Amino acid sequence: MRLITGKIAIDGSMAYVSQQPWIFNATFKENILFGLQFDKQLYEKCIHASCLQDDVDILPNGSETEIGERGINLSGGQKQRVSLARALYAGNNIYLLDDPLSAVDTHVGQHILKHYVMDALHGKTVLFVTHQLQYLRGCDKILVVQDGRIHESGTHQQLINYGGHYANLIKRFHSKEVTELNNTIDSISNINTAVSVDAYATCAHSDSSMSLSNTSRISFGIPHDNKKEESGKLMTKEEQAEGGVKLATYHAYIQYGGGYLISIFTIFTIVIVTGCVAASSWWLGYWIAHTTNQDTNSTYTNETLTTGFITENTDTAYFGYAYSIIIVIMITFAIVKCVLYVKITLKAATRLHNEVFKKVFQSPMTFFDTTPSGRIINRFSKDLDEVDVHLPINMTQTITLFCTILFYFLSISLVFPWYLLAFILFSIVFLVAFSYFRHAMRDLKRLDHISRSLWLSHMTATTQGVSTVRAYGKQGEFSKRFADLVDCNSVPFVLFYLTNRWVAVRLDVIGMITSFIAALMTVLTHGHVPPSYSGIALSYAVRLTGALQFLVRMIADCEARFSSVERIQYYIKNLISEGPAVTENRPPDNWPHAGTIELQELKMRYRENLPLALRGVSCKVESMQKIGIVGRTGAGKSSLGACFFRLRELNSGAIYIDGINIATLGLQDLRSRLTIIAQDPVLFVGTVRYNLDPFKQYSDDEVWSALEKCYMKDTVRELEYKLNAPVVENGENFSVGERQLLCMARALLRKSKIVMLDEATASIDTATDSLLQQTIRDAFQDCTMLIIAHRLNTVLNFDKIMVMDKGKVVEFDKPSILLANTNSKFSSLMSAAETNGYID
Ligand SMILES: Nc1ncnc2c1ncn2[C@@H]1O[C@H](COP(=O)(O)OP(=O)(O)OP(=O)(O)O)[C@@H](O)[C@H]1O
Repeated sequence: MRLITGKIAIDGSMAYVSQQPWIFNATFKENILFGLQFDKQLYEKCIHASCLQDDVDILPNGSETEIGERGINLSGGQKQRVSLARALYAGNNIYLLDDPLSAVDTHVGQHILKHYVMDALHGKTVLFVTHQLQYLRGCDKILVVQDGRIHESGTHQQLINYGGHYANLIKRFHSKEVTELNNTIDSISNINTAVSVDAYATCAHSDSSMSLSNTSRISFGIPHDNKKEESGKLMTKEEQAEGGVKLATYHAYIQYGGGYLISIFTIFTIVIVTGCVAASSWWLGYWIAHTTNQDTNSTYTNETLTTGFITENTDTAYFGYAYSIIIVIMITFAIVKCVLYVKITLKAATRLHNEVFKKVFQSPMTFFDTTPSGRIINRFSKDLDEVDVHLPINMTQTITLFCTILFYFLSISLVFPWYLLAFILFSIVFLVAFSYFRHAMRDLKRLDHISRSLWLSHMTATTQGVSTVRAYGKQGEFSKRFADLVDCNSVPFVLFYLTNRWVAVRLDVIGMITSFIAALMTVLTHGHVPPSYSGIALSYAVRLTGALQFLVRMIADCEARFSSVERIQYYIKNLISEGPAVTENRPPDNWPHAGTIELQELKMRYRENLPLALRGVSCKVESMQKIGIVGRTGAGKSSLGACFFRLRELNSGAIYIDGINIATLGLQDLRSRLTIIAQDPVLFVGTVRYNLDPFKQYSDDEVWSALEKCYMKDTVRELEYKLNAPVVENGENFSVGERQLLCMARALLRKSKIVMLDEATASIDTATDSLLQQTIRDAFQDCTMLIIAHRLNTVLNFDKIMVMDKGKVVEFDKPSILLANTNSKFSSLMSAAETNGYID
């Protein structure tokens, strides 16, 4: 950011942990080293301080595991901690940590605070931005920022004594916590006498229907049942076809263009047009020859020939009409050709685009995990550009040139029949040359496509993480890598054109020989062939020189460009789609009417050979219950959400919603009836309104009301274009918290019976969060809600708490019952929160 006024003085090097962690496609270790030399001791220290050891242990290849773009195969908390470890490894003096603990549970938060902030960063300057007030007490100085200004500053105690905004926040926060906790504890004492019976009953129930181990016992064993993903590689190798472009590719292109009939007819029109051009020249020659005959009545010797005027010819009208007819036919067919040609090539390109677009959009998440974005962008940019723009031009030139050359040869052969012999001979030479270099052209084009994906991926990743790259001063390294990748891509590109020139020179020589032969024949047949015919043959022969070499290059070029069709076709044919959008088993219109959920032994792994992320999750949720899902980061909470929407298909088990197994439904039916707010708030390029109501189903009043309930009304009202205010890519013109609020408003508008919030308020300040909790209770009163949360205070007064650990539900009960059991995992999470000062 550029300062408008003022100055910032920095004495020391900076390390930056952004609010939304930036992870790039490299190994886990490389993401932490960020270009620095590996130092085992330091690396281990960083892993420990960032509480990553457990996570490294379960990665398929430990630290060498490949992490996908945007950290796709890491949980939200893991990504944040990798970002923290990277900052620590950099060993700088000033640390800017932007809300780094919003996605981690209290245990991990406590660990990071103690080992990372207090120990590892001891003696360094740390700017710690947070909404979590519990972390502030240990800070040397607290700055309260409001409306872009520092409103208050001082130590925790000074600010409390001052009694300003900070003191209010702390007071409100704590009194709320205490009330919530007291309510919960009250309810514990109320049921005190019944606890053992109730808890026992719940456990017994759990044993039979939820397969929970024991509500108070936690099994931390690392799963042994799975092989590790081979060598931790994630990204698949980009496919590269070998040999000539298959006939099936041409066949598919013709089919996409409308079929053989129309394609053949279009080629026929091209033949007619080129034929007419040749015929018009011939007719002119014939006309001249006829005029000359009339005038001279002699042989075709130069000595006796006197040139007559065409206009003086007695048959002018006859020649003129015939000539006009040829021209009219030519123009008519040229128009038909243009219309048909544009139509079929456009149709082919459009259909190829639509098909590949549909296929990519219907691909399961696994495809996006293992395919770099650059590869997909490449398909939709360069490959489609080839098919849209270059291929049609190239093909029409090739076909036209082919016909022209054929007519040239015919014309020359009619004048000099011996030329036919030369034609056969040259055809052989051209064919040999063609077959020799077309392989190179085609394969170079394929290499060009593949190497382009690399720099496209690099560029996409760098733009996403540009703030991190700049903060660490890595611009030079990233620019160099970009230049290397572009160089790598330029090699096949340059070679492609050099090959073209190479062949052009050789074919030019052959072409010149043919011109020479035609010239020789003109001289040898002197006096036997009308000079006009000789002239035409000679001029054709000269033009043939350039045309022939151009044709051969064009054919090879055309084939090379067809490799783009081949690549698009590969996606169309080989990408596996998710389940169908709609199946025969359609749910009733009002489904889910009650919102009951039953999970039966859910097991899910992200990919073959990876450990199970869910290892037998079972539970029952009644209608309109509010369930808080908590657990260590990486426990499988978001994975559970992904299964609800069938973003990941289950390996075994079933999810029933209002008695319907969701695996039997179409994805459209399923996803349109549920609502999720994902961990990373997603906004699309467009307007605020478009992001809230993309299908224009709600009135402005309804949209404003949703915004009001989410405390975004004032923010949007202050924007110049209000609801029509632009939203840029990723919603970057809104803060992360505002993005979360907008997503919440979107969820409110949808009025689904089942709503899932995945740490949907993690980046929102405590004051707004507590107001939002009220909104959640009021606005979603009739809904069944599953709320993943790390701030335990937000789930304390829910109907039930589900504690997850290592892909299992280890506890599932009322908060009061879980808290009553001092050995429960939830109690331990609560006491960690209390120790952090979370709950006084
Ligand atoms: N796309 C993926 N491919 C492979 N493994 C994945 C993928 N997404 C998540 N995982 C792994 O699955 C496990 C569970 O991840 P999940 O995102 O469900 O955790 P979580 O409980 O939501 O954590 P957090 O609180 O940090 O968001 C983690 O070990 C994570 O590394």
